[in-house]
Amino acid sequence: MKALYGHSTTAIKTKWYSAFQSPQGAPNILATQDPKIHVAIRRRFAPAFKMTVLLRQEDSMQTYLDKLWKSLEKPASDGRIIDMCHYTETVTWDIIGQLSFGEPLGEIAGPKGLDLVSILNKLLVMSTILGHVWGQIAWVDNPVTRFIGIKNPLQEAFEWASLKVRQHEEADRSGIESDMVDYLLSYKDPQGNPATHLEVVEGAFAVNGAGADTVGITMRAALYHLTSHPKVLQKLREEIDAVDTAEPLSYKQTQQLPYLKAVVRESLRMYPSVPGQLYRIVPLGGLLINGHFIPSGTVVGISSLAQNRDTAIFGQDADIFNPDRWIGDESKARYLEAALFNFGGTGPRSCPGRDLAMIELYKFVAQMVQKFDFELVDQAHPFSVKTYFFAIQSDMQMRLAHRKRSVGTHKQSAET
Ligand code: HEM
Repeated sequence: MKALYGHSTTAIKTKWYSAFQSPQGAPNILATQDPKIHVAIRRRFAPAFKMTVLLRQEDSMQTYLDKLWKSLEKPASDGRIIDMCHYTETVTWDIIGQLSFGEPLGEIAGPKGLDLVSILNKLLVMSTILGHVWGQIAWVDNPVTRFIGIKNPLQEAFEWASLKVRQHEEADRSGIESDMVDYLLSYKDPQGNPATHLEVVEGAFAVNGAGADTVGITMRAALYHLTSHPKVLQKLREEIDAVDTAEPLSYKQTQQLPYLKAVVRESLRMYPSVPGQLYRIVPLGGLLINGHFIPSGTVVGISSLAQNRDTAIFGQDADIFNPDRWIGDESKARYLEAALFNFGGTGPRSCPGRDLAMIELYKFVAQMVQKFDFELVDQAHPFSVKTYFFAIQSDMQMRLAHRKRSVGTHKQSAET
């Protein structure tokens, strides 16, 4: 992991990733191979991903979580079976839309009839497959396809994103909480040059592609593991109920709850959103890994599905959901955390959205447990999964009920 995905790695991505590059755009953060171009893009992103900036957006995040809880109230009252995929998708797209473009994107039909979510899902399928094919996106987006009217599914979404950036450029945004487009627009490189329009569009767009489904997948993974481990769910409820508040738990409050943190980490470990190998090219001089020499130029990669279940790291019970492995020994927990591969390591190409994802995940799991009892309709078939870069679940049938002991009554009942 350190050699390929650590701080000082010189291993670059393979051309497979170029399939994620939109033909009409500026270099894309996920796709670009060139380390110099990539460093410049990451610098542009950095201000928007600072923890202090993300925490300023917590209220906005909470607005969409509240909207989610509200929409779950009726199904929880009448016991109707619901598809949790729909609800978790909606909230994560709302949050990322708000944080990036300043408007929620969760209402699946998307902004003004543009079905951004399904466009991005199409892109994911297309790019994952075309990544392996010579010529890649050129097969579906070239002068001939354009002449006969076949549109690259990305184009429509790209035009929408461009319009949104234009609106930001032209509007008086004083007094409005900055979103990622604002941060990207106000950035100046070390020579004092601002980003171009296309660079801002590509940046805000990439964040949407990478920052919604990945989080939703982990939310569903946590719900699945909690429903299949009633003792874990009970222990988590007790920890959460002991916080004396009627309000939805804040991020700060969740950080005082070791068992919640263990449940979220263990859910990530068991069900990585990006389970495939992250392809890299072995740099000049080759690599000596565990006594094996790998020549320069070889394409290699680690899969988080394999790494996160390595018994040499996580122990003989690595295939089992066991949050207790994270509890009691801080140095062991730190070691395990450093070995988790969900976010692509710690190096230059690791996930810049990790902190944002963790804020969303801690708040979602804590508040869901605060508010509802929940069960899967069929524990043996929790959902279907299709993996195209992301392992996206569908059809997660669940039944909810309002918690009998409502939040904040803990202290009251003790006093009475
Ligand atoms: C549980 C949630 C998430 C997981 C598991 C995850 C996972 C990953 C992984 C594995 C990579 C490396 C991909 C590769 O090397 O092929 C990555 C990169 C990236 N992620 Fe995330 N991610 C998550 C959430 C987010 C969020 C919330 C955002 C944005 C708000 C985001 C933005 C990005 C971007 C822009 C990259 C490309 C980084 C680069 O190449 O420099 N991710 N993510």
